[in-house]
Amino acid sequence: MKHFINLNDLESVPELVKQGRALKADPFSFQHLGKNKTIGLLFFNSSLRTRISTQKAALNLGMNVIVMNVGADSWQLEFEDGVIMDQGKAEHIKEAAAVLGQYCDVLAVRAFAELKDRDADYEETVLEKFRKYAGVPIINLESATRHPCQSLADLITIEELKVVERPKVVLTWAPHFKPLPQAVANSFAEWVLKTDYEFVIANPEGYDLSPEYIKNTKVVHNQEEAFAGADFIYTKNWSSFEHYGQVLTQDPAWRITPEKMALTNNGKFMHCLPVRRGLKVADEVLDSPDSVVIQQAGNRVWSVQAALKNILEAL
Ligand SMILES: CCC[C@H](NC(C)=O)C(=O)O
Ligand SMILES: NC(=O)OP(=O)(O)O
Repeated sequence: MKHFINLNDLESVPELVKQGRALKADPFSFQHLGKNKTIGLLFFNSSLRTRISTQKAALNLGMNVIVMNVGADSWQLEFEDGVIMDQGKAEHIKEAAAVLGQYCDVLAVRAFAELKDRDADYEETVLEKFRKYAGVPIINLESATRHPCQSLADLITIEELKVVERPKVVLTWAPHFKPLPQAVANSFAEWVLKTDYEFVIANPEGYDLSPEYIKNTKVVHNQEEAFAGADFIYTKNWSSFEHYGQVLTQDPAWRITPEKMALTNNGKFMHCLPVRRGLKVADEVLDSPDSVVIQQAGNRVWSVQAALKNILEAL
């Protein structure tokens, strides 16, 4: 595997899930692979889980790790070509990516959607320019439209916990007061579609995700209908794709409550975190034995470690 940016970069989702679980069972089994190799972690946005789990995974593989907050620690970067750089951005991505590729054997990049221009976000300008100009493998730590390290961890968690061969998995929207990216939801949907799970998406009118990611997945605008008999409830807020970047509703009726979880088949509550308690989900749900969000977050190490192992093997 050369890069881990999107699903086109890998051959088999089930194989990567299997490798992630094997690394969880034997974390230092490939410690030789990363010896004298350096990974550079570049954050254009905040992070807790991704920042720490990626460092831990790289250390488990014997790598050296460098972390930089782009813009705060470095120069503001210009991504447009052919412009006269006479404003605030002092460095072009062409030079910045190529120079970082001189220092690091692998680069891992977080750059959220700006939620202003749908075409620009969905062209994945930032990650694709790093892929083009860095000259080294790139790992996606959440880009404008995807979060593959999260999605692989999500599938590892479902495989660990499922009690039936083909669980019913629900991706449900929950309210938030500011616009959030579609990336986590897009990514979860496209990874689940690589499994044989029963999959349903529940969101209010106007919040349907891009067909490019959800294909012909059943979308319902009634949360209770979706929850009936579900084995896993994956909760996430996202802003409207159709009315790009807009918050069309903050309806608290979409909050996850014990009464809704009671509609499920002893369903497990999942969320990528961070989650705003009380706003998106009741404390009783998050604090219940059916919440698996901590195990899910723990699996982020094994997720990115599996991706990084495959990248190191291909160097
Ligand atoms: C892992 C989630 C990152 C980000 N969350 C926030 C709060 O910006 C999002 O919604 O994409
Ligand atoms: N789930 C996730 O990616 O968390 P962070 O934004 O804290 O890295």
